[in-house]
Amino acid sequence: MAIENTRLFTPAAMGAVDRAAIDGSLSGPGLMERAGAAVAASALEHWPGLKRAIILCGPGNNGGDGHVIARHLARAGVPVERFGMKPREGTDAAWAFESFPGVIAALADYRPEAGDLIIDALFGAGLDRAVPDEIAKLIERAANAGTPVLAVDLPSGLSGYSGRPTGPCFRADRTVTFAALKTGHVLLPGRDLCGELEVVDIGIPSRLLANDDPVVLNDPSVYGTTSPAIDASSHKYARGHLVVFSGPLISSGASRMSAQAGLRAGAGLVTVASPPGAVMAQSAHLTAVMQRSVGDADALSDWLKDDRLAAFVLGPGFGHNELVKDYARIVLEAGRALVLDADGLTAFADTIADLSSFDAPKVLTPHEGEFRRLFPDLLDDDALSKIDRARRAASRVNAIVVYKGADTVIAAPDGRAAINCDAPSKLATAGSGDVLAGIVGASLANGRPPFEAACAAVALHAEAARRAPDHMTAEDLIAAI
Ligand SMILES: NC(=O)C1=CN([C@@H]2O[C@H](COP(=O)(O)OP(=O)(O)OC[C@H]3O[C@@H](n4cnc5c(N)ncnc54)[C@H](OP(=O)(O)O)[C@@H]3O)[C@@H](O)[C@H]2O)[C@H](O)CC1
Ligand SMILES: [K+]
Repeated sequence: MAIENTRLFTPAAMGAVDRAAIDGSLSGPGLMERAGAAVAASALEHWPGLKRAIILCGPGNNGGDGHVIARHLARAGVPVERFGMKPREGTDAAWAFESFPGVIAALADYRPEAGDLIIDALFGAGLDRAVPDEIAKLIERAANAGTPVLAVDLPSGLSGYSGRPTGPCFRADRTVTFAALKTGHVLLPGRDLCGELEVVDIGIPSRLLANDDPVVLNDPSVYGTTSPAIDASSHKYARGHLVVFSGPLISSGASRMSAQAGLRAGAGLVTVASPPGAVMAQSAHLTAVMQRSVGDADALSDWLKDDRLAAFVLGPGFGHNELVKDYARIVLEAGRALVLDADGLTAFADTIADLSSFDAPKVLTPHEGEFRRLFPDLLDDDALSKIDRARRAASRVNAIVVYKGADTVIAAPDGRAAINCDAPSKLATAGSGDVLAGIVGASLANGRPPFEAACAAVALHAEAARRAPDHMTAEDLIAAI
């Protein structure tokens, strides 16, 4: 997916852009004409052997695009049949239909045949509920027949806002959308339901393609580079000292993975802070990573007098330990950056908002289950997208929230959000989260601002996974950083 504009729009924000373009010099039919022509060109390019174009037309402007597509394909010599409904009078879609009048058959009459391509122009940005029964049945018939689907703007049935289906939904082979990506194209399962994504320029001036909602794809325009800046004058303390808290002997491996990942990701020094009972086990494993015995809150407070300790990772393998809350508070009171992950998050299940009073940089890295434990009300609110859930969580805790998954969302309390879309599925492996926590810690130790640090870390984690072998373990992932 090669996209120049990395800004993401909700369908409502895109509608406002369309209206601004139309209030300016562009006409609605003009936009629709370019949209339809682009989809027809995509159909011809990607399905050169198509025998029949089945154009499913809805009542609104998505259907209007469908009538333009029908005209272009018919002119190119492709047999075209339209199913669906006529547009409402006096709309741009009615103009599109008038420009190529003809028969529109009932949706129930469509029977898939070999060589068909379904062009789905039923609903796009205006979808606001489950599709009616006759469309659900058609979706099922097409899926059973294996008929390929080219979706106009969005597969019908998919919310362009949340990326979640409102009910039955087309699974498209390809989706052609206009001017910019919508959030529903990149959030799961939307990203899978769209198939290949194509964003086409329909002439909306780029100065209008701005909005007040700072949601973007996670790419270098957000974080610069994924590697720390190392020049001839940089020494290890300049790149920051990262500390990873170890749990008890039995679960000490997780902290080692965070620590080794942090060292590889560019922290100048990394120390594992171990409870006395785990020191021997850690010593047997650690080489470049250093170790210190830290058994209680007093020992930590004392160590923090060393102001070179820049960032701390608390949680991986830490266990259900009452020390979590004390350690988090002591680190934050000392003004040091803190990454809370795994058991570090679970310990705060009912009290996470208490952390909001600390100004020191904080990054929380919950996966779906941890997010549910911390923010059950946000997960239960079906009206919210994953982006808005992450943003509300970030503002509640006054922290950066890295809401993990194959569509990781990084959100800041000020409303900035980035979605990472290029993580390979092999990242779903044991220890992968510990590795990410360590990379975030390194990125903070380097002195980056916390939102940029988290975005860079998520990108580097995905980049390392792409380089790692197919059946990688977390150790392979660390080696690939
Ligand atoms: N720059 C651009 O992005 C352009 C986009 N274009 C295309 O326009 C559509 C959006 O068009 P719009 O008319 O706003 O919306 P839809 O066509 O998606 O939906 C139309 C109406 O359908 C009804 N509706 C919604 N959901 C359902 C449902 N589940 N079942 C039945 N009916 C439904 C609803 O009307 P109601 O009054 O019945 O509620 C919708 O309003 C965009 O996607 C692009 O394809 C333009 O071509 C130009 C530029
Ligand atoms: K559609």
